[in-house]
Amino acid sequence: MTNKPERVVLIGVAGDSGCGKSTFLRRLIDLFGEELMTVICLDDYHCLDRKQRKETGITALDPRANNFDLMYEQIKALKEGKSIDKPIYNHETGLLDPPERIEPNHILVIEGLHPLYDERVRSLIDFSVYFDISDEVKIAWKIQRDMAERGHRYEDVLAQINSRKPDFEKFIEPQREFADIVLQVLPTNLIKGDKERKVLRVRMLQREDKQGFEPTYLFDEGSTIQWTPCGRKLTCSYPGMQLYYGSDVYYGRYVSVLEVDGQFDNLEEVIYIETHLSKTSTKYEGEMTHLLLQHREYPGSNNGTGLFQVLTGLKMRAAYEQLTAKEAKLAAVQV
Ligand SMILES: Nc1ncnc2c1ncn2[C@@H]1O[C@H](COP(=O)(O)OP(=O)(O)OP(=O)(O)O)[C@@H](O)[C@H]1O
Ligand SMILES: O=C(CO)[C@H](O)[C@H](O)COP(=O)(O)O
Repeated sequence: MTNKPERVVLIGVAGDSGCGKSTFLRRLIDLFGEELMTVICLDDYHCLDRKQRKETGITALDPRANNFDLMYEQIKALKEGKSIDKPIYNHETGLLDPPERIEPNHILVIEGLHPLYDERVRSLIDFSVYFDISDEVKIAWKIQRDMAERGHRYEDVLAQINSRKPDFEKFIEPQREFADIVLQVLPTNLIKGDKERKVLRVRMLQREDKQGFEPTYLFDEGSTIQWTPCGRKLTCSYPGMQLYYGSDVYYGRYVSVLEVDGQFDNLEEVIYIETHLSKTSTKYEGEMTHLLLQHREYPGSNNGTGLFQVLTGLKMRAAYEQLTAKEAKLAAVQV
């Protein structure tokens, strides 16, 4: 850590395993830099180790396998600028390792299965995102990764996803209600009966009632817009690309919805989309495109997942700058 933060800004990144959280965190590091940001994986608060979970039949998704009292106390302490001794859950052994010292930092990110589950922890969070990946896409991503990189069999990956499903629906998915941004990843509407899951329909739901948060819009704020971009300005091979912008009600609250269905052939041309978006929280025209281009190798960079991850990162940067500026103003008044 560089210097002691006046105001620790707490970011929550929620979602199931294999939903793109690590990819998003890499994008956040691009924006904030490693020095200013500390990431805590909430798996470290598992209070039942792998053997105990197996014996009791309690999954890691179940709150009973996690120590929320300790999570709250430690996150609160970090937010107050105090250091903590955080437990470590070791994914290789399935056991808890000796704790490690964590110092407060300017930006603290808590990521994992339950950042928005416990009301006390939730109340500390300044900005949050939930990764809502539809079953069809989740299966395709997990099968691709676990078969290619981890040598698992198709049937085993499927069985693992299905065995987690009841607890996922009970304990993880309901957290969507509390997120400031929800990123939904769905099968495309552009190819009938698509089973490949390469072309995706991605929706970014942005809360309209959060103080200081200005949702990004397309063309005209408050309107409902279907946009098929010009094929000469944005090269998209079959099945093309469709954008949508509109308002919706989500868990009883108004949200602004942005949607991209399809994929980009040429990332440089994303600037064409960017110039039609407003309130992106960029610092210069083209910053979104630039950020995407910087890491075109990240999964999803050529579709709405990458685009909206970048946009979510920009919204988090704006929240950080707003909150720290407010703090600095308060400190100046008190002097
Ligand atoms: N936008 C995307 N497009 C295509 N595939 C993706 C995308 N995001 C993630 N994936 C696939 O899912 C895998 C998991 O992604 P990532 O490691 O970012 O998720 P995670 O939520 O951090 O997972 P875990 O908690 O298991 O580490 C990637 O290796 C990749 O195969
Ligand atoms: O959902 C998960 C979050 O990463 C893991 O399955 C959970 O943390 C348990 O880990 P492991 O399977 O390594 O014991």
